[in-house]
Amino acid sequence: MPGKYKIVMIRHGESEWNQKNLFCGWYDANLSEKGLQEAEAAGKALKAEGYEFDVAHTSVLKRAQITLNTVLAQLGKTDLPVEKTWRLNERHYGGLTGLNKAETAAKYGEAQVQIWRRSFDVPPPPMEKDHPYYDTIMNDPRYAGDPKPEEFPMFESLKLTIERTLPYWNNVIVPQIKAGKRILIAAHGNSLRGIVKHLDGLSEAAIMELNLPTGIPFVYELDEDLKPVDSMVFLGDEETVKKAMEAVANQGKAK
Ligand SMILES: O=C(O)[C@@H](COP(=O)(O)O)OP(=O)(O)O
Repeated sequence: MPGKYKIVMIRHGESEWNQKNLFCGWYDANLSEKGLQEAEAAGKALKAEGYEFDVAHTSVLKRAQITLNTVLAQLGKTDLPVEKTWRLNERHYGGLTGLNKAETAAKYGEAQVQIWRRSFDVPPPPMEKDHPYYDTIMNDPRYAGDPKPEEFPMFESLKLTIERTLPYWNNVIVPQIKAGKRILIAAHGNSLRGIVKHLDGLSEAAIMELNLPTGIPFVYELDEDLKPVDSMVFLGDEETVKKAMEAVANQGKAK
């Protein structure tokens, strides 16, 4: 039975830091050439399936915004209202920001990196004041006043990420869904994993297994109580999606 509402989400296309296999978090990495192509392909796939949107939501990071703009260009909808919020940002990877994932696995063990990347509530180590990206992130004018100083993270587990993403989902996105708006969200691996966990009611163990691929849109159909009648239907062939998910999972393996 088709749901009453449909919502489309997409993790940004591959970033330059995904390509180099670096923990990125709140660092504002660019899309790679491949990431741009993924975003274009995503826009074409949405267009081919006849998707139309009334409003889009994205983070304040350019890898998500450029992905969104590229998708909207393919849809011929560059004038779509776009709402940007730090609450959809990637999780803050704390002291791991800028480290290579495979090298970190070689140094601390794959099991530790798996805990840092995928455990529900074990956060990465904090970003200290002498961290190479501390000033770049802390003094970025886009964060002036929002988040408030006491909300500004120095690290985030998935649990903490969900705690700042869900208020935006509940207070901004849900009322728009209920008002019949057709919504597209372009965000990040972990902010979207948080939304998926919430929508599907996944356990802490189940969400650990989910690795979202870059640049492939996925669709939820929701009933009138916003319970999924269809979950995470990717606009891409099954084998490609499976391989892309495995590739993300493998980023934490020591080489
Ligand atoms: O911050 C990062 O390194 C990645 C996710 O990393 P993992 O949790 O998959 O290691 O975020 P994104 O590319 O979606 O913005």
